[in-house]
Amino acid sequence: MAKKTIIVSNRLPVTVNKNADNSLSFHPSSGGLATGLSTTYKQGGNLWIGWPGTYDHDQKEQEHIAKELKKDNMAPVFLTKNEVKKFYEGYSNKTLWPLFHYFTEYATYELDLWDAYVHVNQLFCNAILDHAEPEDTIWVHDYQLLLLPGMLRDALPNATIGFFQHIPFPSYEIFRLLPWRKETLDGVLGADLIGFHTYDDMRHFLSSVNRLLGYDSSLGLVKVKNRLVSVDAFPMGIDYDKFEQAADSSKTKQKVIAYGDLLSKNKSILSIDRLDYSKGIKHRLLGFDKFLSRYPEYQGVVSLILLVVPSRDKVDQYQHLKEEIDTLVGKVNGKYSRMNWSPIHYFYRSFSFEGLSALYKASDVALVTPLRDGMNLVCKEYVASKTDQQGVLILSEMAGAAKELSEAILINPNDENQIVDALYSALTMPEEEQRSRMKEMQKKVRRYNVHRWVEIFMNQLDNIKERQTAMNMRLLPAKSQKRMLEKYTNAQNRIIFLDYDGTLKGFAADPQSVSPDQELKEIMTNLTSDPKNRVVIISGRDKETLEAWFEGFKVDIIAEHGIWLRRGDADFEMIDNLNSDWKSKISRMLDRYVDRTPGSFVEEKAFSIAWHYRKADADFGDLRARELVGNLNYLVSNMNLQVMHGNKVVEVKSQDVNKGKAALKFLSDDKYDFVFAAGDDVTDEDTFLALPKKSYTIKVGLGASAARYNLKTVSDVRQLLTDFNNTEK
Ligand SMILES: O=P(O)(O)OC[C@H]1O[C@H](O[C@H]2O[C@H](CO)[C@@H](O)[C@H](O)[C@H]2O)[C@H](O)[C@@H](O)[C@@H]1O
Ligand SMILES: O=c1ccn([C@@H]2O[C@H](COP(=O)(O)OP(=O)(O)O)[C@@H](O)[C@H]2O)c(=O)[nH]1
Ligand SMILES: [Mg+2]
Repeated sequence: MAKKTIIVSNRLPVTVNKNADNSLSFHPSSGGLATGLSTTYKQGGNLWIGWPGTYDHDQKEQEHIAKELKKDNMAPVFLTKNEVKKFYEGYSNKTLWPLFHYFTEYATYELDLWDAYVHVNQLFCNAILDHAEPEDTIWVHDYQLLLLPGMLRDALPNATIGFFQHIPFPSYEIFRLLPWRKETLDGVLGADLIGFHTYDDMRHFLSSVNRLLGYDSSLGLVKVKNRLVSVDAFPMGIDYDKFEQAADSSKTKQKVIAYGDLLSKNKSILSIDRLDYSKGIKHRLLGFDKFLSRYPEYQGVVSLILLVVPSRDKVDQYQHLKEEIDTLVGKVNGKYSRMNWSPIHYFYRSFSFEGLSALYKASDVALVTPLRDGMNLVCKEYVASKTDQQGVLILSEMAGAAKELSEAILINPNDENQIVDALYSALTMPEEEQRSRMKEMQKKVRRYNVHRWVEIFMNQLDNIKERQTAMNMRLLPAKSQKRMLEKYTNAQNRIIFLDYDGTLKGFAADPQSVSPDQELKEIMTNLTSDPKNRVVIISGRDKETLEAWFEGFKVDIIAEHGIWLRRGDADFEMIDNLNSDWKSKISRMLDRYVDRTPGSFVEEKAFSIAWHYRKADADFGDLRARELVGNLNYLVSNMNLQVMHGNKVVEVKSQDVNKGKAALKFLSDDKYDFVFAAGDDVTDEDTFLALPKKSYTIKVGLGASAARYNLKTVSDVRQLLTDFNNTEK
């Protein structure tokens, strides 16, 4: 079967309606996601999986709906009334929607809503598994399905999964309020590529990932349990040609004529949104009220066409908002109406496509004032419909679209005076200026249309898959491992260098808490009891800790990144004559950073000194570490010292010492026919580089290295050492 793309979103682009006589009818859905993607998905046998917008259908109805949808390459996920209540109205729209739009006071946190959310995400997962082939691409959309990528990853570990969030991703300070914040991030990170509308959403997401899960990122790439995940911004576009062509079509012209006086006699200001508190509809009405009172000459001349599309009307806040808007419209109309003129023409319903096109085409100003909006497609549709380039867009800075449409009159919707001033500027703007602004905006909206958006997202998804493959190619292949084990078996005199933290043992917040566990002790006992093995622990830790932890084991030790060497039971000796006079100067600077960075601490060793920040706030720690490295490099410039920035640690030590030099000392003690080294950090690269080419060197974790092979995790290393131990003696 050919490779297909499966689009998954909560709402299908078609909504089913159960009529009074129990018959079923099918209508296009409203909302940016459905309208934006509906024209592109049909190409090439793709499939769209989602909820058809109703509930509690019997078997016969379900079959009928599924059959009808199939004709248009869609497949339904059916929900019960209770699931719709708890998953859709509940967790999606009473918890996530308000929280992600910064309406924290509206957000509720209820365990049974969360449970329903997990359950319905699983229903979506099951539905996808019924349709997906291994080579398919699965593209999951939006906040209703944040857990789905993770569930899919568990079921299909090698699948190609994209995720796009259409609403804002809030700053960490807001996101951390969510009781299920970690599970949520883990869910999203199941995807290979994670897209947002804007750079701000992207950086907020990465910051939460770093602070809550401890994964760093570089250039939008995050290593999640050694799988590379890409996070990027993709501002969504519209089907430009569709709106442009419709604007000059005869159907639209007929509509304009049908709307008659509404559009032709007066100046008109257009307002279109779903009923939603995030859209700033109240602010808009108050602003318009003030405008009419400050500029009375516009009374009788300009009207606001207020189109509010019903949405989520079972959710309390939406019901209240509807009442508030009704009241406000009544107030303004009551205050200013004349026998032959109304200030506001209010429609609470959805319009046909031609109806919308006529409103876009014929209105003089579009007033788009969301308090928060992921993107806002209405403003782009307005721009595309202005084929005569006459018309002015007033746009809130809080809409994702404001990042692209800088030629609009940009306003802060919380500033009523700005709305008033913007309306006045728009209504008095010279035609030439209208044209030049509109032209610039059209250029952008035409170019970054929805097709281009899909194309760029899909290219980036291919891209990250290729990078993952390239990274995985560095992993020790089964064939090479087999050969290594044969070499091991046949060897008579082996030397095995093992780094400790990140290689034999995982990281923990308290570095002193990670002494060898039972499994590691057994591995070490077996490894060291083979008389053909010389096992060397080669670590940055101080010699006292290593000595205590490996007491009773027949191991050699290289401590403090190569300063101290211990052969068997002998005492530690220093690799060269080193001095430590420099330490007090460095230590003063590190102490200052401890004071300025809560959670960080200094570890002082005999000939090196380290500043650790694994317990500090992750972002802040990184920031301070970069600053510290800069200052230290300046300080040590003529001191024969080196500054190393490792994993959550900045360390200063003598330039003459490194793990590689120390390893070579041990290597020259004897003739070895099997040389092995494993390590995870920058300091282990010195070992890999120093050892002879034929050695088996292993970097733990993915990423570039001088080592011959990579292994993904500490447990992979332990498995390999166990395999060594299990070879025939
Ligand atoms: O499905 P509903 O609950 O009826 O809501 C309709 C859709 O609203 C949201 O749209 C968003 O997506 C737009 C396109 O990316 C964007 O311009 C806008 O800012 C967003 O609010 C929601 O994200 C969809 O999931 C809903 O289906
Ligand atoms: O009667 C209407 C009014 C609007 N829309 C469409 O609803 C979408 C609204 O998307 P937007 O991104 O502006 O906001 P959202 O509702 O997705 O938050 C736009 O494509 C409009 O064309 C619609 O289908 N019917
Ligand atoms: Mg290490």
